[in-house]
Amino acid sequence: MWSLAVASPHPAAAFAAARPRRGPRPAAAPSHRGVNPQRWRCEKTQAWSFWSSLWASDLPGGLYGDVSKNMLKPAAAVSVEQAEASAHLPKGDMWSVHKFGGTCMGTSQRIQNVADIILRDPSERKLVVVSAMSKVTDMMYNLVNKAQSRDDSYITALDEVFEKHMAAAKDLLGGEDLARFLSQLHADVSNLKAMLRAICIAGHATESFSDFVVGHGEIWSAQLLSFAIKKSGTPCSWMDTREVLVVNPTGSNQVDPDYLESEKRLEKWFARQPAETIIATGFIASTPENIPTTLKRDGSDFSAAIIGSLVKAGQVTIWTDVDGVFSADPRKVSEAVILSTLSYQEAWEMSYFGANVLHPRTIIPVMKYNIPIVIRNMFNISAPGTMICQQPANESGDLEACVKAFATIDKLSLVNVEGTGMAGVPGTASAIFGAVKDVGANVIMISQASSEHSVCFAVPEKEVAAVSAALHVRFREALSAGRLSKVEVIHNCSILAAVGLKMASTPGVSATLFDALAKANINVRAIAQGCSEYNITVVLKQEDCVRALRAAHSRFFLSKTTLAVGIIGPGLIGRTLLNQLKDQAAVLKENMNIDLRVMGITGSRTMVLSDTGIDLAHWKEQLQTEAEPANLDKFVDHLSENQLFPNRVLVDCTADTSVASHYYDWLKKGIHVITPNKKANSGPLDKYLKLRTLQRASYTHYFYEATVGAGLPIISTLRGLLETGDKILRIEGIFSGTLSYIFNNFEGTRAFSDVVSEAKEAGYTEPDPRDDLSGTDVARKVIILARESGLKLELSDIPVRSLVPEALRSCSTADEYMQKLPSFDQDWARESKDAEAAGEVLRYVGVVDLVNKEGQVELRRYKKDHPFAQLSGSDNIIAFTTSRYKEQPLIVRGPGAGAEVTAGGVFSDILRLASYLGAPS
Ligand SMILES: NC(=O)c1ccc[n+]([C@@H]2O[C@H](COP(=O)([O-])OP(=O)(O)OC[C@H]3O[C@@H](n4cnc5c(N)ncnc54)[C@H](O)[C@@H]3O)[C@@H](O)[C@H]2O)c1
Ligand SMILES: N[C@@H](CCO)C(=O)O
Ligand code: NA
Repeated sequence: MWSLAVASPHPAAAFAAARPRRGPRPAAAPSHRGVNPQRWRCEKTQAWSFWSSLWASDLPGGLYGDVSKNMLKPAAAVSVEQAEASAHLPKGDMWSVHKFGGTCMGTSQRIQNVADIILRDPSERKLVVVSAMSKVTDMMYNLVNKAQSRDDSYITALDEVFEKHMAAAKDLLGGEDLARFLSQLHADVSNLKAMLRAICIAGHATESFSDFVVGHGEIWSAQLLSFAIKKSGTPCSWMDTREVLVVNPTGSNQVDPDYLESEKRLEKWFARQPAETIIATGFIASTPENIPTTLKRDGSDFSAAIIGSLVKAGQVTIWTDVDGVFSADPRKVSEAVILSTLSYQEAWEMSYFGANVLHPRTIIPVMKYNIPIVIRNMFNISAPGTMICQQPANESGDLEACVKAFATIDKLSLVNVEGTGMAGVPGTASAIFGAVKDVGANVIMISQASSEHSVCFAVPEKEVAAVSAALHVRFREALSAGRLSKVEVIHNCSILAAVGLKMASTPGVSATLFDALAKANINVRAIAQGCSEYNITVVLKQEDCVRALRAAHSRFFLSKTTLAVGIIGPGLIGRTLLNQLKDQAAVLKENMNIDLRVMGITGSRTMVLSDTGIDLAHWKEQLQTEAEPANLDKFVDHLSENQLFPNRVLVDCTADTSVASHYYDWLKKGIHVITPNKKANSGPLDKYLKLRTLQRASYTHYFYEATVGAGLPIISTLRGLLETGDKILRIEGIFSGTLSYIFNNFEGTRAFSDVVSEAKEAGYTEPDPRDDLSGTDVARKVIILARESGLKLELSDIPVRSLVPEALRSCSTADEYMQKLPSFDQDWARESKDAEAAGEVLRYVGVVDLVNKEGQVELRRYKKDHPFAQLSGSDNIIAFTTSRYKEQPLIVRGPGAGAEVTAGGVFSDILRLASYLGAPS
C-alpha cells in the first residue's frame, strides 16, 4: 500500500534552482559574482521554508561543530503563507518521514516545538522517528553498568530518569493523557527496576538485556510526542519499532536490515493501526527471533532511512541543530556556505572527511529509491537546509557545479617506498599493503606514478612508526640488495580533499585547484584522484593545510580574495597609502571581491601587529599606544604564520637598503613584495639578477612600478613593449620629480635653495634631498630601466653629474645640508643666467642608450621649444624610442613624485597582485 512513485519533477531540481551562484572566477560582470550570504539565504528561504513563524533559537553550530553566532545569523523571516505557497514538500499521499535527535527532544518546550513542526507539515501522511530525550540514552546505559557492577545507586539513577520524564510530561500534557502516560511510565519503571535487580544479582547483562533497558528512552519520548500532537486534535499513534524493524547483527557493531521481513511486519502493524501521523521509536529494533536489539549508537538516522525506504517516502528530513552541510569547516573558512544540495555520493565523501554529515549507511536505504534526505536546523527553521539526493541530470558540466566542498584531515604521515626493483614486479603493492595490514594501520590514500618506481601512501601519524618498522622488516633483503632504495616517512602531513560529483571528468577542476595552491605558495607532496569522480585528494604539509583550504575554497566559491598586507615604513608614502587603503577598502570588498587586511605596520622604532586586520582609522594612535619595539623578523613571521590568510604581501615604503636586502628571502617564503623603494633594483647586479630569477621561477610576485616615475606607468609600458617584441633603442627623460620641480621653478630671480626647500616641503624629494640633487636617484631609475631592458649595468657604470657642491657632500644630516645650501645660490644664479642668455633652459636628464649599452645622467641645456622645456610642477617626461616608435618616440608625461601619486602607484601594484591571485580584473 505504500509502493508509490518518487516525486516528480525531481525534488533536487527545485532545490537547485535556488543555488547560490558560485564557481571559478573571471566570468561575468562583478554584480553577478560572489556569494552574498544574505541574498543567498533569502532566496532559498522563500523557495523552501514554511516554518518561519516558529521559534528559532540562536543556537550556534554546524555539522563541523561550534560556529560563531554571527556566522549563522537567523535569516530574514518570511511569512508563513508566503513560504507555504512555495513549500517544497512531498505532496499527495506520500509519506513524509522526519527524524528528531536527542537535542531536538531535549526539553518539554523542545518536544512541543517538534510537535508544532509536525503539525505544520502539510503532507497527508507523516512518520516521525525520534531519539530519546537528550542524555537519556547515556543515563540508561549507566543504569545497566551500575547494576552489572553491583552498584546499588542504579536505583536512584533510575529515579532520576523517571523524574525527568514525569516533569516533561507534566509540562506538556494534562488530564487523561497525562494520567495514561504516567501510569505507563510507572509500570515501565517498576519493570525496569526488577530487571536491573536481576542484572545486579547476576552481575552481568546480556547485550539484548541491555538493549531492552536502554530502548525505553525512545519509547517514552515517542509516547510523549504522540500525546503532544494528539493534544491539538490530530489523531496520532506511536510505534514501537521493535515490532516492525528486523535486523541481523553482523558483528563489528553493525546490523543489516531485513527489508522483506520488516516490510511484512510494517504492513501488519498498519492493518492494526491505520494512522496518518505516527511517532516511531528510533534506534531500537528486533532480531528475526524477536530479541530486542538496537541499530547501535547514532542509529536513529538509520531508523529513519530504513523506515523511509520501507514506506517509499517522498522525503526524509533529519532535524538537527545545524543549518545544513557547509562547503568547508566554518571554523577554518569563515566564508563557508551551506550547500543547498549534495548527491548521495558526495555526502558519503563528506562524512568520510569528518564533516559529520550522515553515516554512509544512513544513505544506502533511501538511495535505492532516490528518496531525498534533507538536513535541517530545528533551531533555525528559516534555514532551508541541505538536500541530499540523486543529482538532477542537468546539474553538471561547469566548474561551479563540480566542486561542492572541501575537507581536510590532519595528523597524517606519508610513507614512500622507492626503488628500481619494483617496476614490473607483480606483488610489490600486495607485499607493502600486506605489511601495513599486519600492523593494523589504516591506509588513507595511495598514490603510485605509472613509472612504478615509488608507491606512496598516507597513514595516521600515530600508526606510522609501526608501519615503517614493518616495511623495513618485510623489505630487509630488497633494501640491502638495492632493489628498493628507501622506505621514507614524511611526518606532519595533512590531506586536503575537494569533493564533488563529475569533478574528475570536468576539464579545469584540478588545474584550478592546483593553481590556487600554487598561488598561495603551497607545495603539494602527493596527489590522488581515483576514477570515482567524487574526490581529488592532495597531501600537503600540515602547517599549510588551513591556508590551502582557504585558498582553494576562495577560488571555487568566489569568496573574497583575501590579502594580508604588512606595511614597512609608515613615512610620507606609507601613511598616504594607508589612508588610500582605508578609503577604498569597502569599495574593493563590495565591487571587486578583494579583502585587504593590514596585519602589521612597522616603522624603524615601533610596530603594531594584528591577527585580523588593523583599524586603518586609528593606526597612528595604535602605533603610539599599543606598539611594541620594531623587529622585522617578528613582523614577517607574524604575517606568514597567520593561517587564515593564504596570500601575504609586504609593502616596503622605506628607502632602506637593509629592508630591500630581505626581498629574496621573503619571496622564497611565498610572501609577495611590492615597493617604491629603488634600492633592490638598483643595488648590486648579482643580487638583482638572483631576485629576478627567483621571481620568474616562482608564483610569488614582486612589483615595483612606483620606483620610476612614481604612479606613472613607466615599468608597465616598458614591459608591454618588450613582451610584445618591440626593440628598445633609447629611453630618455626627466626622471626626477624633485629636479624637474626645481628647474621648472628656478629662474634667475629666485634663490636655488628656496626652490629646493619647496620641493622638500611638497614631498617630492627623497628622505635625504641630496639623493635627488646628487643625481643618485636619477641614476637609480636609469639603472632600473636599463636592467629591465636587459642591460647588465652597475650603478657605478653610470657617469653622473652631481648637483651637490663638493663642500656639502660630507654634511652628516639632510638638515645640515639644507642649512648650508644658500651659500651656493650665487653659483646657481650664474649658471641659470648663461642658459637664459642662449634662449635655453636647464634640465637634468637620464638616458638609457640600448644601442651603445650605456647610461648617462647629466644637466643639459634645451631650447625653449623642446618638449623637455615645456614641463611644469614635478612632471616627469620619459620618451621611449623603439623599433616601432622610431620617428616619434612614445612619451609618458605627468607628475612623477609626490605622496598621493606615489602611494597610488603602490596601491595599483597591490590590486594587480590581487588580480593575479584570482580577484576579478
Ligand atoms: N616621495 C616620493 O615622491 C616618492 C616617489 C617614488 C618613490 N618613493 C620612494 O618611496 C619610499 C618612501 O619615501 P618617503 O618619501 O615616504 O620617505 P619617508 O622618509 O617619509 O618614509 C620612510 C619611512 O620608513 C621608515 N623606515 C626607514 N627605515 C626603516 C626600517 N629599516 N624599518 C622600518 N621602517 C623604516 C622611516 O622611519 C620612515 O617613516 C622611498 O624609497 C622613496 O624613494 C618616493
Ligand atoms: N625623489 C624622487 C621621488 C620619486 O622617485 C623624485 O624626486 O623623483
Ligand atoms: Na611608475
